Amino acid sequence: MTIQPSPVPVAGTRFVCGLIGSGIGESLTPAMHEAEADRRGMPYVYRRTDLTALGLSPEEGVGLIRPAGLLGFSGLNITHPCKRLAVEHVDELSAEAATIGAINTVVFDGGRVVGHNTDVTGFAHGFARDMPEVALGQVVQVGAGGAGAAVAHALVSLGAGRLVVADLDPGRAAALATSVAGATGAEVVSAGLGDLPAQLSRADGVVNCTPVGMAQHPGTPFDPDLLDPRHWVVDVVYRPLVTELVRAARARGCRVATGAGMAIGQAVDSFALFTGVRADPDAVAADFARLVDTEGRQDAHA
Ligand SMILES: NC(=O)C1=CN([C@@H]2O[C@H](COP(=O)(O)OP(=O)(O)OC[C@H]3O[C@@H](n4cnc5c(N)ncnc54)[C@H](O)[C@@H]3O)[C@@H](O)[C@H]2O)C=CC1
Ligand SMILES: O=C1C[C@@](O)(C(=O)O)C[C@@H](O)[C@@H]1O
Repeated sequence: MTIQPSPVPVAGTRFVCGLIGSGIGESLTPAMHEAEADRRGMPYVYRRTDLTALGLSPEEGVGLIRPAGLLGFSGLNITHPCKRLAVEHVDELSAEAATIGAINTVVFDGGRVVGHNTDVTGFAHGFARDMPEVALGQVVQVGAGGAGAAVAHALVSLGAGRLVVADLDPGRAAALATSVAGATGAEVVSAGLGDLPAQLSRADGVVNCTPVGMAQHPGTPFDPDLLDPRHWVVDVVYRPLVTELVRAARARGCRVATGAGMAIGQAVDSFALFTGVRADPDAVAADFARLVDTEGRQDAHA
């Protein structure tokens, strides 16, 4: 699961990139890309196309992908609710994107439109940085939506021995478990939310891939009293960075990582695909922390 950057850009190349999705007004991804480019003296603009603000449907959003290539864009990020629909608007898919059936990154490579999924690689890189050498015998993942699909593939690629997926919607959890197991040969099973106490008692770690913990979805996705200090906990929610689950897991002595790892990882990997230049993840992480601080929207003490 290594991102293969496109060729190193010709000196003087100017990059025009963007993000298409709904409700992306507060996204930190544009600022992360532009800060990395500024550090390297690369002329780079990264624009948001917020479908909600423009009154456009998801279908109209993905309809902008090919025209963006014709208009000279270097690449695009694609987000909720367009990641699956966008697959129909590219000529070619990377291996991860083909397996998962969703893309968050498009590169215009000559005349070809190529789709990638840096949520998968970004989560994997973030996890490797934030949780080195943790046990992966059994991992529980709560949430089987867009982020959950990427995280499940990433956890398998990281070596999860047995992955248990649970969701409010049992059909969604079962479909994701079947599709990841089928694509990878790994042991991936679904469980009901009522089985979480038993599954967590046998687990090394747990990942929250539900929106629970965001301001609009307060609370925790499961009872934090199910956590022991031996569990590691990752929350992919990053608005706010310090969710109720993160706080509760820390209070119980668990090793904890926030959604920053995935947010930084996907930006680093997409930047490499757009430009051929590998960003320094530590520098991007510092930018992310500064942006969170500066914009005062989130708890920066992650
Ligand atoms: N850190 C990062 O880079 C990224 C973070 N995210 C975050 O991940 C979260 C999830 O996003 P998506 O997967 O796109 O949403 P989604 O709506 O596609 O999926 C959410 C899933 O969680 C399930 N769910 C909701 N409440 C639940 C509960 N109490 N217990 C069990 N399952 C529950 C839903 O049934 C649904 O299947 C959001 O907060 C989003 O901001 C998403 C992408 C990247
Ligand atoms: O889903 C996400 C989050 C994101 O949309 C953001 O706003 O940071 C950027 C996307 O590349 C990523 O896939």
